[in-house]
Amino acid sequence: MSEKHVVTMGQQFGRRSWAEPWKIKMVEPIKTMSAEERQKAIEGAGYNTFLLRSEDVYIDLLTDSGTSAMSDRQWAALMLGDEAYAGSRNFYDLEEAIRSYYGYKYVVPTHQGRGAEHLISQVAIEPGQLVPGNMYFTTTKLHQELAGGKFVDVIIDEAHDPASQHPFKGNVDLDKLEALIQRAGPEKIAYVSVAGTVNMAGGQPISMENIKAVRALTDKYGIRVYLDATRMMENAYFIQEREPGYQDKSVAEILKEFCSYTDGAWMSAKKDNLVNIGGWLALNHEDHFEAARNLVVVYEGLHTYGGMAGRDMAALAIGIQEAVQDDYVRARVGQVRYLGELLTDWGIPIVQPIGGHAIFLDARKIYEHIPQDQFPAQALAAHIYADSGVRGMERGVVSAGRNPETGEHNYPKLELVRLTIPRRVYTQAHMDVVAESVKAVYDRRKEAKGLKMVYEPKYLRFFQARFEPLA
Ligand SMILES: Cc1ncc(COP(=O)(O)O)c(C=O)c1O
Ligand SMILES: N[C@@H](Cc1ccc(O)cc1)C(=O)O
Repeated sequence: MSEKHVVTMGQQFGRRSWAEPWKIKMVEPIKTMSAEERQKAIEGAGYNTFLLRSEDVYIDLLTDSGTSAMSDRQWAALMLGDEAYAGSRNFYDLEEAIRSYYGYKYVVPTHQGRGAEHLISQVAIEPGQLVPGNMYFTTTKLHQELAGGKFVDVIIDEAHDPASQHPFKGNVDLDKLEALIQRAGPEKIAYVSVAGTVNMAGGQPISMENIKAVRALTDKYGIRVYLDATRMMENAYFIQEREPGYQDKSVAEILKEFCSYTDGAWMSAKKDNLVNIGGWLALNHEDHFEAARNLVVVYEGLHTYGGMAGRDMAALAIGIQEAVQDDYVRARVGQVRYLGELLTDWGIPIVQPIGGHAIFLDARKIYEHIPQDQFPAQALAAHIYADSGVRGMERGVVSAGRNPETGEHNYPKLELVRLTIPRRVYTQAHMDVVAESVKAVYDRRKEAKGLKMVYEPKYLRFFQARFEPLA
């Protein structure tokens, strides 16, 4: 195994482990609660982990979004915020960091990823157009729909199969994409929406070969490709690890090459860029840039802050540089893999291969006796919280929402619970505690019951829906 590869638990002899390339300078105490207190808390939250108070959570694996630990350099940079309304120095540093690491020409700052999704959808989608993509993401798809577009899934079939070991389950199926372009006509396609890694598929990467082919195909029809770069550094690490020809390239080189095959990107900087808040849109074409730079002043703030304070942009510019370091990404993906390998060794079904930001428990398999309209993943997330105070999130039928035309639930093939690892926050011992709790719940799986939904909001229902246990 090359040095670049993560050394796994299995190698007992002559093993050379990696460790996190940082040490801990400040800590935040967390508390444990009794089983009765946890049961009360999850009932009070309507069996929805989004509705728990964070002080009632022991190990918080709800999301890797905005939950990273910043470095001492980032904290120091907060003191150097230039809080000018217009032309903040920190914006120009941020613009420079995005240009040099991602390679795009123009930058529009936003308060977080959704702000950027809103702008790109409004400027690049005409009502009635289609937006093909490698699996939906909740907020991305909603913004595409609110702009009058229709998302069409063109990811490879393997992505919908939790057991498939395909190394690049985020790949676009080129046949599906070309058939759609020919059926609808190129002018009906707003752009191709590509995400690296693919969150809803389990944090699965897309290969360099695939993005090159997407570029070649879309060039043939004059269609643009926009990237959801939220976890693109983790995607670059998987390319380095798995794709022939990239073993000796740095994550930074791979990131830049990948982005060069796209026309622009939107970013939730709260993930890969190691900050607690922030986002951006970066574009290569002047027409969409000008339109987005104009729209940002309506929804986010002036085009040199877009909803972020100067200090936020300062921390973000440094986060970009820190997150693209090979040893950082290896430790990040390695910690996720450590947890996933423990669960796999214990026979617990999870999405394979283990992705970049999270472990996805296969609730459909674990609770095979609970039908999908009784929300098995929602129930599993609640049961894990009740067992140990570990908070994960449903990624199944509740997240998939309803079909806007028929009003029926969308029934996704993947019915999952996501245990998402915040960056630079938890230790290996925390991962052991998580794995043991999942195992305890798994061992009691046959007794588990489903849920019924008793409150359902209109948009992104998974955030606020409430449930009650079925008798
Ligand atoms: C893949 C992906 N894209 C976009 C977003 C939207 O970003 P934000 O939460 O910063 O609005 C998220 C998270 O919400 C995400 O995981
Ligand atoms: N993007 C964040 C926050 C979020 C969670 C779920 C969503 O469906 C939307 C946003 C995440 O993946 O954790």
